Amino acid sequence: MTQEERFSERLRAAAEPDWTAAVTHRFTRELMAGTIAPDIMARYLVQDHRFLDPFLMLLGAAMATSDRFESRLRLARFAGLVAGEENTYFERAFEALGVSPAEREATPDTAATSGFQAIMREAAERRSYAAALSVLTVAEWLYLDWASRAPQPLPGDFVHREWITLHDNPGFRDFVAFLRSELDRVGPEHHALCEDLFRRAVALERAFFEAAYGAEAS
Ligand SMILES: Cc1ncc(C[n+]2csc(CCO)c2C)c(N)n1
Repeated sequence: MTQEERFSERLRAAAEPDWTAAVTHRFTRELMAGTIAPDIMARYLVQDHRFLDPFLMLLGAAMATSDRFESRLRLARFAGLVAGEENTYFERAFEALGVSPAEREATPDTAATSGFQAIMREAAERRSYAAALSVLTVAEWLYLDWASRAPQPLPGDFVHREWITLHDNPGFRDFVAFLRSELDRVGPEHHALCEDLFRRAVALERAFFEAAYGAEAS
């Protein structure tokens, strides 16, 4: 099978033009250049922190519905990583950006955040490994795609640099390769379901970046 024939790649291609618009979005370009305005970065991270709880729910659903013990172990190890390392990044970044807990609480969800939470819940509630994988793969692979485009040297500010290296490191790369190979393996039998979830998740990723700049994409 060529790269182009892979099920995951066919889903990615079907999600254009949103995929390319997301991975080349102004947010990712300014982040990688280290020029992003602090209030934009803060707005993005306040919303993104709300991603974590439903994301763990979705990871748990994938763990529960996987047909293989080896896959379950791999998903479980990743869940441990997410619950640890990334959480301290958010705490340190909020502190550095001067975002108080009160300010975070007073900020409502954007439409993109609510949409993302809803699709993660939807995919989790289907009790289908293929469904859970479709949304998980978008959330991880799309982030690896933009982060792996970062030119060297990376920005000096840890708020920017660590948000890039969290999404482009050997462990994360391996995990994305694993998710894609799982989706290639179990997805084709549920093609329509996977394509629907995958495309909607990519559109939401694009809207999520837009929302950081105040434009609420529908
Ligand atoms: C809107 C949005 N989409 C995807 C990610 C990427 N992501 C979400 S949870 C997780 C696991 C640990 O990093 C990763 C990579 C994000 N942060 N925000």
